[in-house]
Amino acid sequence: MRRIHVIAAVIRDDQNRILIAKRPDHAHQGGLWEFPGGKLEEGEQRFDGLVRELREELGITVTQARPLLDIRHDYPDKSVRLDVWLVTGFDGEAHGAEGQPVRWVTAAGLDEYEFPAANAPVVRAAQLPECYLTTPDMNDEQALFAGLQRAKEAGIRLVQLRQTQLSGSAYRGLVERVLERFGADFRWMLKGDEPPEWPGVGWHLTGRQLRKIWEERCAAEASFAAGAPLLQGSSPGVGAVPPPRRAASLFAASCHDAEELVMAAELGVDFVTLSPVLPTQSHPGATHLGWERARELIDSVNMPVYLLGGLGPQELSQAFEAGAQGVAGIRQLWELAGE
Ligand SMILES: Nc1nc2c([nH]c(=O)n2[C@H]2C[C@H](O)[C@@H](COP(=O)(O)OP(=O)(O)OP(=O)(O)O)O2)c(=O)[nH]1
Ligand SMILES: [Mg+2]
Repeated sequence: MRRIHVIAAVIRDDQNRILIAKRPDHAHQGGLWEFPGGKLEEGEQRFDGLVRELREELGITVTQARPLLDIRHDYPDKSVRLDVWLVTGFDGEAHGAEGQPVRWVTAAGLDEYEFPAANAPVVRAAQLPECYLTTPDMNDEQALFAGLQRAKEAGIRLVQLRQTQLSGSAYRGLVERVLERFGADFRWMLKGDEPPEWPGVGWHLTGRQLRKIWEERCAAEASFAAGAPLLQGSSPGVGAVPPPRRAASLFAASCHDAEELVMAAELGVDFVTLSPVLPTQSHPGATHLGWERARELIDSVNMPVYLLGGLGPQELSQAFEAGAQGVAGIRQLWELAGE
């Protein structure tokens, strides 16, 4: 089946609301909500297609946009490439120029609407920020709190609480105190062998955990196929994957190669980090992916990818060009918040 190249737009206004439109009942995936856009024409440049579609469908003129997510999806009757752009500047008043209902909704509000199946990662990408901070190990809790306060003021919105020097119970105690103070300021991602029990708090797997859970799941499926009774929760592997999904809690994994990206995608993560893109201070001699390989790997998956390893906010536009959601980091993002 020939793949249809579709340009779609996550359009954000100055109140951070996102525009969605309802597809006509008779259309492919009709009656569902969508991000406005349509088919790229023969020989047309991607940006030109974006401008044309939004003029036709919404009566607006795009003035500022960048690629957000590029994915491939096969419906039973149609294969599409959804080439999604983030539009942050436009002239005119957006309206349903083809008679379609349109609505401005908050990023979290997108969860309340029904989209075509291909859109799940697009909704995630629309909800996730450009930068993903991982906390550096810090023995001084007051300094950690002061750093988080600065990160908040610097506009960081997604944070992984990582403190490798702490034991399980000390880490849990810290989580309680951090959530009490900063629970509403960031979307939190936690480490651990189990999904976090705090509502709305996400789970970030290490590459090693990802492989282990993956292997357990394959083993469980193999014994199921061989006719072994599979009671729910009877296998630790099955019990651990996937985590009970609350609408607001994210599931993510650290990936380092094509194999781990496939595992993460199959386990249904919301996003991944991919590393190391560049040599890092902590592992200066280690092999790194480089920009070209990072771009190839991002292109091979249908989910938001944060690039990690020697990167900071100054590499954001390069990361977007490579197709990434943005950059993840410890040092560069923590230092962005100032010491
Ligand atoms: N615009 C858009 N299309 C989507 C989304 N999700 C998704 O699966 N699609 C699919 C549905 C369609 O098969 C295809 C988009 O085609 P379209 O019907 O919008 O194309 P178009 O605007 O050029 O319309 P037309 O001239 O063919 O009527 O992509 C989405 O969020 N936005
Ligand atoms: Mg359309």
